[in-house]
Amino acid sequence: MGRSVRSRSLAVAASLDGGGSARAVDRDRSRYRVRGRRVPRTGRFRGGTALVTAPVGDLFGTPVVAGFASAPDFLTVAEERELIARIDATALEPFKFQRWLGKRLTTSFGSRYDFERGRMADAPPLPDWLAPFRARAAGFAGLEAGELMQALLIRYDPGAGIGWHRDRPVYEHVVGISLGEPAVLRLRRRKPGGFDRAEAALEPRAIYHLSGEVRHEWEHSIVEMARPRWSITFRSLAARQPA
Ligand SMILES: O=C(O)CCC(=O)C(=O)O
Ligand SMILES: [Fe+2]
Repeated sequence: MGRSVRSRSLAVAASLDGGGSARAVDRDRSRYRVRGRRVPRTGRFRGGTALVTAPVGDLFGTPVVAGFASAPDFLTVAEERELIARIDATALEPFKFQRWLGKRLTTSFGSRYDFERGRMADAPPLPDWLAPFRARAAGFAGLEAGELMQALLIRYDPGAGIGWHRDRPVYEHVVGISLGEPAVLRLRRRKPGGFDRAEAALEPRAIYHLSGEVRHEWEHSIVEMARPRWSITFRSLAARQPA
């Protein structure tokens, strides 16, 4: 592996794992930080569709980054409980890349991404218990169930988060289900002299879909969790595979 390729992949791994940066855990779950200001979470945030964009004066209900969609109560409380038990009963492994050992625990079905080799690799088939949720998630995203060829299960224990990244370009649509502790999906897009920034609430039992602009032009991250959160991320295959 050439030096630049290697250092680029190391950067990718660092970014996906949070990069080891000492970011403070936001223990006050009732507030968001918007443009450095703390604003109370109001009823208008509930349901996970509200998005705050820093460049806009009006803090609430203002432009959503194109391509971001979400819906509350995609799961019932009983389904959430069942899925958490299923994920915990699955052999999860810390995100690993050379000297990085992540706190985020993951496993993949259908397809996994091999960060060492920088390409997709085989993974066990989707388990039966996950199939109905994939079908429903596909319905939400306007896709066929079979198009969501990858399922990634994650458990974020306290202290685990995910650093700034765009999902690997071998995949196209990203459809995520949140369980456990509420989180904030931070979004940023580089612009001359800085970043455009936005945030989306990831409420437990809600679903979100990243496609188009938010998927391809924006990076996302989740601050280290104070309490456990689980997620199920389905992805489709990109029509055009990177060279
Ligand atoms: O946990 C989530 O909802 C997001 C996970 C994520 O961004 C990823 O695995 O690429
Ligand atoms: Fe991601």
